[in-house]
Amino acid sequence: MANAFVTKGLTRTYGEGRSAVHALRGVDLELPEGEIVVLLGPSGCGKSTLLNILGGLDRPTTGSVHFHDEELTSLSDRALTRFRRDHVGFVFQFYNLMPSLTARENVELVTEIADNPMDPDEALALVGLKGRSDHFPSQLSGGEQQRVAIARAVAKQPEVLFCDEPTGALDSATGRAVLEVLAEVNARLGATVLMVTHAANIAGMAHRVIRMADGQVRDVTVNETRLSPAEVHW
Ligand SMILES: Nc1ncnc2c1ncn2[C@@H]1O[C@H](COP(=O)(O)OP(=O)(O)OP(=O)(O)O)[C@@H](O)[C@H]1O
Repeated sequence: MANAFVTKGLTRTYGEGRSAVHALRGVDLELPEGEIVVLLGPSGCGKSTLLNILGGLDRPTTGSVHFHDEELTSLSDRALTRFRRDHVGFVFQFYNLMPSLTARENVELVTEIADNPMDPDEALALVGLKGRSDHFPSQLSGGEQQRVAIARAVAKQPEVLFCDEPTGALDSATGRAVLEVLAEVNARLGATVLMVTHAANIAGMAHRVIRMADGQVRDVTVNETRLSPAEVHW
């Protein structure tokens, strides 16, 4: 498999001098395309910082990131925005839906500006919300709102889906349903899924597990056999 991302010597420092925080201290990674990758590690070890840099939401202090043949770190702000718009989707812990828009309208926010979008109703059907398109976020459960957020992220058919604690606000049964949707998006659309989580058991469904500590990658393992989301407990 070709690599989706290759990073070399990534560092990210917030602030300066004695109050500087070294969030990443030299991260070298190769992430093959088409995998589910789970990123684990203690609070503050740099997981979200790494995710944000790979997704083009932030830039490293030093080091390089390649997405296929393109060096993200050398792009202008405008080109980086285009990279985000064309290639990546984001799902966060708190769904960030627009409360005044229906589920379909929330998805349309993305499909109206994407190059090769899915039909919004098809995206909502993919996450099991056919028939709920005209409902507002306040009429949906937490798990359903997260599924709308996933539909919104996948409707532009991104090559990479970044998920930061996607099940963090959900009980385990609802969280499992969300993981099933992510596994489905990976299997059916071939999207690389990169997921940050505190729930170590979720690693069982990944192709690859990255463990970070103190701003560095400590360990990368490849699962010989993977659990189905239904088998994941936390
Ligand atoms: N904007 C910022 N300004 C200053 N420090 C920051 C900023 N963002 C993150 N940090 C610091 O960088 C370090 C890494 O943060 P990051 O959010 O990447 O960790 P994390 O592993 O995702 O943590 P958590 O699991 O708690 O979300 C932490 O010490 C954090 O306080």
